[in-house]
Amino acid sequence: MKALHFGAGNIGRGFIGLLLSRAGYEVTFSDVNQELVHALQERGRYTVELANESKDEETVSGVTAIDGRDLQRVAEAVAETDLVTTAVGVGVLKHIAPGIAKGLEQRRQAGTVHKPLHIIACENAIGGSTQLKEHVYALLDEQARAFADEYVYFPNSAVDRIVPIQNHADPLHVQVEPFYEWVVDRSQMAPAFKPINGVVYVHDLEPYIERKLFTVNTGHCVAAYIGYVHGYDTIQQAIADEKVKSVVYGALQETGQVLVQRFGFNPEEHEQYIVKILGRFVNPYLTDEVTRVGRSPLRKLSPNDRLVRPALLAYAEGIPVTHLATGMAAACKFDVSDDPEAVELQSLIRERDVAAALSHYTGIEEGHPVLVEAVKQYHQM
Ligand SMILES: NC(=O)C1=CN([C@@H]2O[C@H](COP(=O)(O)OP(=O)(O)OC[C@H]3O[C@@H](n4cnc5c(N)ncnc54)[C@H](O)[C@@H]3O)[C@@H](O)[C@H]2O)C=CC1
Ligand SMILES: O=P(O)(O)OC[C@H]1O[C@](O)(CO)[C@@H](O)[C@@H]1O
Repeated sequence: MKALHFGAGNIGRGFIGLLLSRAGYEVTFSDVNQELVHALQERGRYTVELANESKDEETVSGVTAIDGRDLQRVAEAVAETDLVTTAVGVGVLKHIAPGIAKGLEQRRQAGTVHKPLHIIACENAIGGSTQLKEHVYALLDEQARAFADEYVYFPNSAVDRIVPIQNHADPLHVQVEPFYEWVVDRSQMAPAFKPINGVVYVHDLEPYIERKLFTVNTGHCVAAYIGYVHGYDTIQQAIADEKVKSVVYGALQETGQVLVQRFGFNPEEHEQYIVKILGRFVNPYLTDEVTRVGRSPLRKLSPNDRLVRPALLAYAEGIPVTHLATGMAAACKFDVSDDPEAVELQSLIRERDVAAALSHYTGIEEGHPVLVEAVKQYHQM
């Protein structure tokens, strides 16, 4: 069985590639980073280290890579593979769509390879695979769409593993937290699909993706933004400060009430889930920079993402949103010059003002109480 994975970065090597290889797939990575591509081609293997006391290490072998800029080569790989996965960033999905679309057309023309193909986006987003499907379908003609409707599946998934920026002499070596969770929507897959070991299959992904995104990712980004405001470099340092921790915990109480109401989770079990997540954030064997965890603030402030969606859901239910609003306010203080989204945000705040900028990116009207609270918090920071 062959798997083509887009994105040989931290999650690609440290999580998805590792699990697919363990499950017996021959993994080919597609990436635009030539250093990674050449190293994978030359060595065909890399090491994954767990962030625990014994630094357990596992070698992933039998892997290779292709140049993601080479459209023809990418299309051939799509035509030949049994499974496609991605971990490139949700904003990059549109850039990998042309190679996938061309590969699907080759599969159609080959006529014989009418076996189902699953394409799973492993990104931090609601409906990541559906978003990729839309980008791909926009490039297909009617015949190719009919073919894809019959033979190609885009199940959505939720992925959870903290993999920080890597600083090793070996560009392929990757250090990861021990915990991982990969949940895939079984109802969007071919009935005959052979399960991948280590993947959890569910028939309704919504509670899983929302619980993950609105707990792990909400908590993490609030820690990053508040930590940044307080001048901390890492998440570990930030959460050691009770002032930061209490905002993070408060935000997770707000999202927790939403999640318990929406999905009927047991409140005590959800509280345990929150405590477990907070424990993962402060793993002493990891160094996770606030600039990584807060990266791409415009994506994180977008209407369907980890701050705005739970805040609006909470507000609609009469649940207080002070801490989530504080997180949004702190996101507006995230002034990181090598993060293009932070640069854009700061420039709009300067050009107009924080209320106008927040309203623009969150989609919340300026007079809305959630936005008013966020602006108030911003001015108090
Ligand atoms: N790092 C983490 O802890 C987690 C990340 N995620 C999600 O996983 C995704 C990837 O994140 P990371 O691995 O941290 O980022 P990363 O930056 O380490 O990896 C992304 C890789 O995609 C490659 N790439 C960019 N454009 C490409 C293209 N057109 N074709 C092929 N490859 C391309 C980059 O060169 C890079 O190697 C994101 O959606 C992120 O939200 C999800 C859970 C945890
Ligand atoms: O910031 P992004 O790209 O959404 O992804 C990183 C996030 O995902 C996580 O790995 C959680 O699974 C956190 O480390 C971090 O908050």
